[in-house]
Amino acid sequence: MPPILQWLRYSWLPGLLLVLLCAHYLSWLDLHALLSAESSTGLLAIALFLGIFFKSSRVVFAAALLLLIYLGAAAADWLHGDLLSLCLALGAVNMALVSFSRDRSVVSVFGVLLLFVLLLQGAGVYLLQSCCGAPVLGFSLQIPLPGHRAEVSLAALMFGFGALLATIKLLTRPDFTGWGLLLCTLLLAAGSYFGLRLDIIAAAAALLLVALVLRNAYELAFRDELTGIPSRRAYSRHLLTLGRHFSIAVVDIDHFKKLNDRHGHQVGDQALRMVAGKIARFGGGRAFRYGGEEFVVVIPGRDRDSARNSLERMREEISAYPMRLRSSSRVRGNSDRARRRRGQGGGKTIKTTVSVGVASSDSGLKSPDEVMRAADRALYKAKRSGRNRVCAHN
Ligand SMILES: Nc1nc2c(ncn2[C@@H]2O[C@H](COP(=O)(O)OP(=O)(O)OP(=O)(O)O)[C@@H](O)[C@H]2O)c(=O)[nH]1
Repeated sequence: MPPILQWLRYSWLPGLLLVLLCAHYLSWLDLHALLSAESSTGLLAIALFLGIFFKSSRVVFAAALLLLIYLGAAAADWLHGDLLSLCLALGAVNMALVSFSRDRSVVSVFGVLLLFVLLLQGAGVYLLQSCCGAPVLGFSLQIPLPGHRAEVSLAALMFGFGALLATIKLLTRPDFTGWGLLLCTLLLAAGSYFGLRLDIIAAAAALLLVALVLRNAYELAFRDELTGIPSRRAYSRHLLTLGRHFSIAVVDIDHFKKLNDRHGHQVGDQALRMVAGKIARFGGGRAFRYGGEEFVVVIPGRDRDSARNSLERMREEISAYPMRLRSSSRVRGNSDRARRRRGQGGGKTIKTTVSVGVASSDSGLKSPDEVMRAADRALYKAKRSGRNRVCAHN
């Protein structure tokens, strides 16, 4: 997928929220009228529940953090002014820090630890407010700049730190939840500096968190974990969207069992990822992992011969690609089995080939199932005739 589309895939939801907030700021839309305190709390509670249900410790942490700030401000009315700014800034730093962690169940030592750290900070802020009050909250640094000295408050410093952390996270290991947490960080900053009402920040962040969980659940259901391309379930769904003219190709790695036996399962997995990557980049078609070492490509609106020519180029590209073996140090031991599992690595390269069977709806076949069965028969023809070739159903 081209980088710009990849970027859009990750950023449409944060973008939509940003547009809503801008529309509110320019008075084209009144978010205050749409939201009540109950709806913000309810949305945060839903995000929290979904996070627990789908085992996303990051979402649970973010929702619990916002609930703590929001309930603190709404119920007791003790969070306001400098203290509210500080809490929002602390929230932004926490949000950015937690985006570095992996998603785990909250019903685990890690999850309990996260929630404990959160409560500890809540208690810390409460104690700070009770015993030190304004001097600490109003703390600011004088930063010498050319020609003048700038005064930077504690909250601004923390926001800067949070934004820096979140940016590092996105540049080094970008992921969808990371994007969401970065936007939550920005929301907290916008809330603090532009004086947005807390229920708007809370509702927008909660909607974002709910969308993150649903999006992750969608990925779990429809994306193959090993190769990262859509799974067989996504293929069944995709068939429902097909028009009258389409081709289906079945792609199978040759002698995959031998490759596994000779180089180990990790190298087998590496080959699966390489082939999936090449097939996914195949122009004009959509690739799915059908199961094991078998992939399906659905090519809409193309006749059999044109599909076959493109598949031929894809097959050539795969067979010419030198795959560099990676050795894994995770599997220890010197037994034959350990060596096989570890893979032989060490900079060695191997090549692998695929056989392809393709059939098209033009050749009197109507349903996708019929076309798929014909493509499967063509694949067996390709295997019987010596592999590393594309055969079409007549
Ligand atoms: N590494 C790895 N191996 C897998 C995976 N899924 C299936 N396999 C292996 O794929 C192999 C498929 O072997 P076969 O169906 O005999 O096919 P083949 O060896 O490719 O032979 P031909 O298709 O006739 O060329 C089996 O050994 C499975 O264990 C996977 O996710 N990772």
